[in-house]
Amino acid sequence: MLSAITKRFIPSLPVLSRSMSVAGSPFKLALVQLAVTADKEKNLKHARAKVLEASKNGANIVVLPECFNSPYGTNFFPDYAETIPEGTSTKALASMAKDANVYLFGGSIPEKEEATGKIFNTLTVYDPSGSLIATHRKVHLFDIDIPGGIRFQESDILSAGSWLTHVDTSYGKIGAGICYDIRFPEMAMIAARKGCIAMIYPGAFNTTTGPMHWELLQRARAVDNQMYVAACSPARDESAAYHAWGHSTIVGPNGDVKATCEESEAIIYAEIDPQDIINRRKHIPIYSQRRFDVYEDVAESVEEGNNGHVSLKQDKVNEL
Ligand SMILES: O=C(O)CCC(=O)C(=O)O
Repeated sequence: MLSAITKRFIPSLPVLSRSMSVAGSPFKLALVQLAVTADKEKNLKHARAKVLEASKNGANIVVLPECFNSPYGTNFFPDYAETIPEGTSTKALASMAKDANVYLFGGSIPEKEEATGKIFNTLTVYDPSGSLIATHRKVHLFDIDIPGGIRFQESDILSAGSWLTHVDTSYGKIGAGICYDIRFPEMAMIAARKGCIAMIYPGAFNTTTGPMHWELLQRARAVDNQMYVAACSPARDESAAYHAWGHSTIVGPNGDVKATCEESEAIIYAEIDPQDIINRRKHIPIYSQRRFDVYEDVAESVEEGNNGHVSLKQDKVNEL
């Protein structure tokens, strides 16, 4: 064992990074690329039918898209916003998970926080008994302006979340983000280094940034971290103001596309096997070749707390 001082004075010797634990068991993942309308009740009923269908086809974990209960657009969020867990969407999702006997990553909904009146873009996650086991509020708001392409300012209406989310399931730990969150590699890297086997992103890219980056970002997050990555979009509705890209996709730990689709409504499936992560990390051992004597381990700045929430350590908060 090298002492810290020895390591410091022999910089060419790599510092073996902290152990890589991958705990999990195989499962079938389903992404529901749902056709979303302006009718919330209809969306909830339709989501229920699709979640039950995925379960009938053997899925153990089912994912719904970003903003699955409302059209995507800042003008819609205040009208569709609900409190969690009292709102009708949360209740509907809990009973879907229970009746389908699956873990459900219930896409996202506009969430109204009672105490402040703030609105968030929020994912809720349920276990097969229908219990709410985690919530993730979109951390990075989608504010972009591409001349001739798309301008979108979520921050006009939404507030940003302030924690990362790692969900404990009986198949292993899974990190969660929402759409634009995928552009921030730290989230996936922290999840991988904290033992998550996959990142799941309900998302709704568009016809400008979708063809440029949707698959690329998923494959990048997967190959960087040698983990599974899945992104679940709504189906495209040409009559809506926002044209979702669709192309829900599941990527393996080698950056390989395991399942994908076009823009219409679909359910895609893939077998997730944590052993594949172990194999990739053994064959190309970047995971354990990190040089934490040259740069910092970003995962060391955060700690996992209750309800899947992951937050900056208190001493780091004090430094801000
Ligand atoms: O990052 C992008 O290009 C799209 C992001 C997005 O649509 C969203 O965050 O809802």
